[in-house]
Amino acid sequence: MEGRVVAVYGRRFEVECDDGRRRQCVVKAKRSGVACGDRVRVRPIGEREGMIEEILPRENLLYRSDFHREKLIAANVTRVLVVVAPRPGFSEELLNRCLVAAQSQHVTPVIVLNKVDLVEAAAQVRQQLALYEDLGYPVVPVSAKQDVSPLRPYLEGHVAVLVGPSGVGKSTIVNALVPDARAATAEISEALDSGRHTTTSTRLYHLGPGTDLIDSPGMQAFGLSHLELPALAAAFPEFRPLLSACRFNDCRHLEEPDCAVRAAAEHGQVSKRRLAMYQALARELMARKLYA
Ligand SMILES: Nc1nc2c(ncn2[C@@H]2O[C@H](COP(=O)(O)OP(=O)(O)OP(=O)(O)O)[C@@H](O)[C@H]2O)c(=O)[nH]1
Ligand SMILES: [Zn+2]
Repeated sequence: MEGRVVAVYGRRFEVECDDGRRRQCVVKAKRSGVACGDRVRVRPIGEREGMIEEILPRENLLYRSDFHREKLIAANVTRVLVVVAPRPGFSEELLNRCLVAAQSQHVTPVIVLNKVDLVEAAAQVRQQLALYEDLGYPVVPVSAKQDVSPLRPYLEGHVAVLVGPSGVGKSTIVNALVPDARAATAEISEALDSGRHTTTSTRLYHLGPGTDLIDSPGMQAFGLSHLELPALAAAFPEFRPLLSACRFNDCRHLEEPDCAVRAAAEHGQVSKRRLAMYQALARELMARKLYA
């Protein structure tokens, strides 16, 4: 029997089977590699349980790699909602890492600016996001506490996954969109400006026919060491038309002479901030490969 993984908690999986039943499943292998959103083949054990025997081919797999461990976020998604907020503090670096992860899996990212009810702080973040709007990333301002309806057009017909640091309001967004989700929303101390890890499982919710939303645990880091340098550069869409113009076709866009990407940054066609983000990530990947 086949089915779709709709929840992952630790080493247990909830599978929505094609016979209409939800079964609690396990996988034999310790490192199973099963992600929320995966299509799987299941051997049913009665009506409520089962054993996952095989992961069916994926459209994509969103994951991060921290400290040499891969953390699967979700599979077979068509949209990544990168949630940012003025509290806990906005991290442009984490935003870029999320955008790169989505682009490297060929999924369109949308930036959700939550907590716009914190008017002044949100306006400051909005200014920092102008660069990303210019690059073509939609920026959707919402207040999950007041009204999430601006998000709906971006969800319709998609399998979307919410990613972002702890405390930006992912669970609150889910609760507003899915009346019976009861996802745990933690009252973090916003004054402390630090998110607390509250969501420990990944879960897929049906919002309507062909429209699903996946909530993933918040992250403090977003390791990308699984990427190769060319894939990293290609995940910066504004670099793409320039990549064939560098003198060396294996240019890393670091110190190489006649680098078209660096030249474009000098002339203001590419943002110096984005080039710096790319170069920091590139150096990190190179260092990891050296010590791996
Ligand atoms: N002011 C304001 N606070 C919000 C808004 N949305 C969420 N919060 C608050 O932000 C805190 C964190 O919200 P969560 O929904 O738990 O955040 P999360 O991103 O799911 O966090 P993790 O589960 O740790 O990943 C809670 O105290 C929420 O009440 C909003 O629109 N405005
Ligand atoms: Zn170059």
